[in-house]
Amino acid sequence: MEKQVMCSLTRVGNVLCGASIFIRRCIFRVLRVGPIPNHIAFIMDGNRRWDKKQKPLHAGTTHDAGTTHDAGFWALLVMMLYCYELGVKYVTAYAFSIDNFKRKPEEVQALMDSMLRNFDLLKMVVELFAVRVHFGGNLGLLSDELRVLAMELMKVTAGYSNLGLTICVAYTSRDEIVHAIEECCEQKCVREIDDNDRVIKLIDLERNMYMAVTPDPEIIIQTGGENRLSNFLLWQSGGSHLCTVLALWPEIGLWNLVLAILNFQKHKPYFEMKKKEKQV
Ligand SMILES: CC(C)=CCC/C(C)=C/CC/C(C)=C/COP(=O)(O)OP(=O)(O)O
Repeated sequence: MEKQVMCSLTRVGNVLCGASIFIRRCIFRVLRVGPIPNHIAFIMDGNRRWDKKQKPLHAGTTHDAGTTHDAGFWALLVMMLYCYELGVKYVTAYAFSIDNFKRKPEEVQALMDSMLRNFDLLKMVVELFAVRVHFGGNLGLLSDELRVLAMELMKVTAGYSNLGLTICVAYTSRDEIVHAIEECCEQKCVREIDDNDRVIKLIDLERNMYMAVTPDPEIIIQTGGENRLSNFLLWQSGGSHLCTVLALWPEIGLWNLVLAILNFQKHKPYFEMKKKEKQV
């Protein structure tokens, strides 16, 4: 009897799962009638608030505070796969700001541990979907272990072209700009070039940004109800559509993405006009 109930439940589960995939594909097909953004960036705010919200649910159990960011990591994988399915070519996620190093040491450690713990899963998923991974930021600030893993993953996935995933770690925009200027100065001064070439041009700076591997994002989605760029992609976001989502990052779902894209599609003609004005 128990076996029969289990079998029926599994069948119902499979049907529901199949139905949700079908519905998602239909929604994406409708969305594709309009322009699909080439690059979506996420500011993943609200992980700690989400964890606090879970605490009463876990009262009396052995809920591990070190796992705060695991749910956030899984939400990132789900968003990346939705974007992949939709045909978005680049996804960027703000995983760790240089300012976050000022948090309590145990908090910083918990976040780093979460990244290390989830690295194998990340590697498996990006290899399965042929996703090229780039870590953008001052990687010298990371632990040796995390830096080596990050470099290896970039090397292993360098040839993939289905989607470009940039994970910003030890990143702030100001640091990125300073880094680009320093690199330009070094390249211009060290090399023996004639005086005309010594001038730093826009293209030189952009070539030396951590984000040089991606085009500028068309949409920046920030969760947790925040309305600030948090020192993220300040150079690249001049023409981006900003979208604030009330959901905390681990709660972000399909509808948040769909609404952000619909909003982008509604405003796209205005952005296009502004872009053309700049080019003239
Ligand atoms: C392997 C890999 C790429 C993992 C990524 C893990 C992940 C989701 C990192 C986000 C970290 C972070 C500082 C989020 C901001 O929320 P917050 O902590 O500031 O929370 P709050 O807004 O509630 O204060």
